[in-house]
This record gives sequence, C-alpha cells and structure tokens, in this order.
Amino acid sequence: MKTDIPMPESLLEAVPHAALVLDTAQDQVIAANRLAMQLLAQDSASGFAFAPHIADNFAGFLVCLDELAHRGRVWRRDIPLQDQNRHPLHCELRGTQIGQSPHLVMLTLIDLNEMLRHDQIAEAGEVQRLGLLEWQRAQAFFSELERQNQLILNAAGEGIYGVNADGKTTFVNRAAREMLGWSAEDLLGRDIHSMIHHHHLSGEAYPAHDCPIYQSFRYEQVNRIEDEVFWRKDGKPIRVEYVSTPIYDQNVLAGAVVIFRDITERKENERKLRDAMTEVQALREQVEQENAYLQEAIASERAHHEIIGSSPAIQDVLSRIERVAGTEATVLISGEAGTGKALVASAIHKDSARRRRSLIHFKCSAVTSDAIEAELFGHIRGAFPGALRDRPGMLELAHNGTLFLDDVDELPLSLQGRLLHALQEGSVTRLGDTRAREISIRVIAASRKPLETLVRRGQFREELFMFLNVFPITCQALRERREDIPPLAAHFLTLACKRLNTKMPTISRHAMEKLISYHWPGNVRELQNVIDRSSIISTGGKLQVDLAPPPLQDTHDPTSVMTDAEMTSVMRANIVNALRKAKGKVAGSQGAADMLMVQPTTLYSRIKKLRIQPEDWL
Ligand SMILES: Nc1ncnc2c1ncn2[C@@H]1O[C@H](COP(=O)(O)OP(=O)(O)OP(=O)(O)O)[C@@H](O)[C@H]1O
Repeated sequence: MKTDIPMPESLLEAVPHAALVLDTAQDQVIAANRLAMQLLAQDSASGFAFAPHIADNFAGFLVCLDELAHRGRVWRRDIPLQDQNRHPLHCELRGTQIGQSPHLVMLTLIDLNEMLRHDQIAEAGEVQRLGLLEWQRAQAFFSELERQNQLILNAAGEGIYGVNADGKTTFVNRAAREMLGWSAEDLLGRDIHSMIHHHHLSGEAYPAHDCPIYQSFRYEQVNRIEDEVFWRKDGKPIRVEYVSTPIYDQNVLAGAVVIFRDITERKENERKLRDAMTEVQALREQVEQENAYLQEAIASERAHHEIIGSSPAIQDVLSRIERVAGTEATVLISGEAGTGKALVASAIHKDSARRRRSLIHFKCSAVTSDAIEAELFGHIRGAFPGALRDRPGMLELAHNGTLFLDDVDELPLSLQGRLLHALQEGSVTRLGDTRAREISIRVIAASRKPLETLVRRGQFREELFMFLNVFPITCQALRERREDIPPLAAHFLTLACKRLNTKMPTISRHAMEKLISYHWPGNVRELQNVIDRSSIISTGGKLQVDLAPPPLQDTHDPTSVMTDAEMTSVMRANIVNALRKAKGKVAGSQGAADMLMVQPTTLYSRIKKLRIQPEDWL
C-alpha cells in the first residue's frame, strides 16, 4: 500500500539514532533509516512487521501506542526488543505522532548499550582531562606555594625543598642551596633523589624506592629521619636530619616538602663528647683502681696498726669486735683517751659488710658547737652567712658506710635530738633545705666519759644513749693491763724504726720494767709517743726510754677539765722532777718532800703507789 510519508527519507537518515516510521494499524514499517536496519538486522528499509521485534510485554507496547495516540509523544525502557535474529536489544523506545493520521508514528530506538559505552568514553575523557588539570594544578600549586612563601622560605635557616609526586624538584630555598651547593637551576625539575640522596654514608647505594621522602607521598605519611646524608655538588656528604611531609592541594596529593638541617657539626660534637665520655670513663676506672689500690694500701697500713695485746681485756675486745662486726648493730665504745677506741671502730668497719664504703670519722670535740650542726647535716648555698655553696654533711658522706661519732659525749645537747631523729628515720635534710635525703648508716660511737653518768646528770639525752648503747665495748686503760705493754712497745718500736729507717735498738729488761711500771695516763697513744721519742734519742743499740711528757702547750685551754688519770700523771711527773732536782733525796733539807712541801712519809707512799723507779729521774 502506498502511504503518504510526511517525512522525507533524508530527514529520517539524519536522525542520529535508529528510527523508523510505523503504520500501527497494519504493523508495517513504512521506512527505516540505516541505523534502524542495522539495529534490527533487517535487510530492507521498509515493508517488514515491527511486532516480531517486540520480545516480550506486547501489552506494554499497546499501552505505549495508546499513550502516544493521546499525548503525541511517549518514551519507555520497559519494552524488551529483539532483532531479526532474536538477539535481545536494550533500547529506549521513543514514539512521536506523525501528521494527522493516528496510525502513523515515528519510533526512535536508542541503543542503551551504546549509550553506556559513550558514557564510559566520555567519563574516561573527563578523567584524562581532569588528570591533566590536576597535574597542571599541582605545578601551579607548588609555584604558588613558593611564590607566596618566598620570603619565609628564603629566610628559614633550615633547608627546604619541594618534590612533586614524580620526585621532581619543584622549589629549593636559599638555605638548601647553600647547604647543598647546588643551584636552583641544577635541581628544579630534576629527580632530586638521584642528585643528593643516592648513596648512604657507608657508600652503599640508596635506591629511590627505599627513600623515606618518596615513601612519604607514596604512603601519605610524615617521615622524620634523624641521621642520613645528602650529597653536595662538590661530592662531599653533609649529615642531615629531615622531615618529609606529604602535601595536598584541595585533598589531592601534590608531592612532599622536605625540611632538613645540617647536623654535621652536632654529630661531630656528639662524637667528641662520646670520646670525652669514654676518656672520662677510662680515667674514672683508673681512679677507681687507684682508689682501690690506695684503700688496700691504707688497709695494709692499718694492718700494722692491728690490735696488739693478749690481756683478757684485749681478748674480750677482740671477741666482741668479731661478734658485732658483721651485724648492723650500733656500737658504743668507751674508754680513756688513747686506749684504742678509734682502732676498734676501724676494725669493726673493716670486718663489716660496709667495708667497701667509707668510715667517716667525726670527732665531735674537734668542731665548735656552732659549726657542728652544719658539719653533720650539711647545708645548701645561702643557708647561713658563709655558706657559699651546697655541701653534704658527714651523715650524707657516710651513706652506705659507717659513721664513727667520736667523743660523742661532746655533742651539744641541743643537737642530740635532731641527730637521733635523722639516724632513726634514715634521712637527712641539709641546713636551709627542705628536701630530705635518704641515708643508710651504721653508727659506731665512742666516749671517754661514761655516758650513763651524763644521762643521769641530764647532760646527755637518754634516748640517744639508748640508741647508741646497743652493743657496748670497753677499752681498758693501759695501766690496768700492763701485760700488753711489752708487745705494744715492741710493735711501736718496729714501726718507728721502719719509719725512721734506723736499726732497731734492743729494749733492755730495765727499760721494759720502766715502761711497765709507768702509769700511762695517755694510755697506748702515750706509749707510742714515748717509743717514738725514745727511738729518736736512742744511741748504742739500746732503747733509752724517755718518759718525760712533752711540755704543756701555751694554747692549753685553762678551762678544760683533767681526768683523774691525767691529774695522777701530772702529779707523777712533778714528783719525778722533784726527785731529779733532789738527786733522789726524799727526806731532809733540799729533799724532794721539802720541795713538794709534803711529809716524807706521804712522798714515800706516793712514790710506791706511782711505781716511780730511780731510772725515772736518773
Ligand atoms: N691495742 C692496740 N694495738 C695497737 N695499737 C693501738 C692499740 N690501742 C691503741 N693503739 C694505738 O694508739 C693510738 C691511739 O689509739 P686511738 O686513737 O684508737 O685511741 P682513742 O681511744 O680513740 O683515743 P681518743 O679518745 O683520744 O680519741 C693509735 O695510734 C692506735 O693505733
């Protein structure tokens, strides 16, 4: 049937999609463009039925035609189509009423698969276009970054450079150029790793994929490196520490900025310091060894001063030392001056677990009562006028060792409480300080006066006495253990001759008797002095005993109190002098009794009591 086509075929061809004109009453395609023929796999451009191309939902197609008749236009995607060979087509069906006839419609079949392909291509194109833009933007970003921060970048003391995501240098600041010796032209646009970071200091190659700077933008992490090298243009390495930070331009990774510092000098100083420390350590070890050696020497010197004597009193002292040394018990040694209290204290320390640390000998009588507190507790700078620097006290010095509180009876009453508190608490606070320092101290105290008596008189705090008197040891006066005099005399004579480098004289029986019968108010110390003096004056291979006490010093304190033994000694020396002047005559005119203005009988009994022999005044 010849139908009047309201649309020239050329127009149909111009439609960019598959298009055909359909007589819906006859189900006849009146005309189809080439794209429609291809899509539907039809050989001819007209005269074929359209219904076979509707794969399913024919009812839907009829509804669609109905809508078209009413509205003049329609589009649907829910009508599955197929080609001549029954291959399914995925199309959008668009219908347009043509002319006045209600049966003539133009159908446009838009291949949705092809549309999808177009979309993908379009998207890929967009991606590519955007990528190019991103790259351009990164470049612009770096330039902008550099331009905007030019002043800061060039003023910075640290070297700063930027790399883009390809590892190419985008800017280098002045400090970086100066440190590296490379110019901006040398570096810009070049692979910076291969120029300044190619090798480790050891000479080993540094592959770019290991480079923390590249990793910082590959893994988008900030990398801080403390010690690596950058290579200067002149081939010299500089040791650097650097931070490499990924940077973003509107959330897109643009590259990294590296801030580095030349630490060559610091490393050199560190090396020098390390060398110095090693040297100090070596010196310290040497000093320690020397100290150990000296300690050894002192110990062996002390060994010469070992406790001599075999009297029951000395045996008792020795056994008590042995029992108490290994404990931490506080020891109170009492005895007259020169009886060996310090020697006993030293022996206890030497045999104790604390022997490797110091025995601090603090003689309370040797320090004025004003100074004693600072001496014991130490002070901080400015604690009192004259306290120019911080100073530890004896308590601190004795930490982990032993504190020998000699002449503890001389400790001012006002200080006794504070000392006791520090010892009991095991902590000391320096004068003027608020910080308490822990101390671990073993205390050995010595007293010439019986502390019980002082406690009774209220001159010594009972609590301190109780604290000290855990393990008492008494050093007996020499006159009460005369059997110790010969071995002591021989011992001191050996020491004196060794010291004087002289031949040892013999001690005659007569000389020894003289020594034994003497009263020894100064005890062993006096015996030692007598032997020292005698060994100097002795001639002819025999010891000439000189018992004369050294003259009293002018500086002797007139207010000091003499012990009974000292009084006896002075009296004895006085009688010896009188006998010497009277050439041994006791009674009668010019006799010693006359000189002393006492009865001869009184003098005879004193001579006997004091065991004064003719040898003493001859
Ligand atoms: N048994 C002894 N064996 C060897 N030397 C002794 C003995 N006793 C005392 N000495 C020596 O006598 C001297 C005086 O002794 P030490 O200083 O120990 O007495 P002290 O009782 O502490 O005296 P002071 O109360 O005056 O301080 C020291 O040189 C000491 O070595």
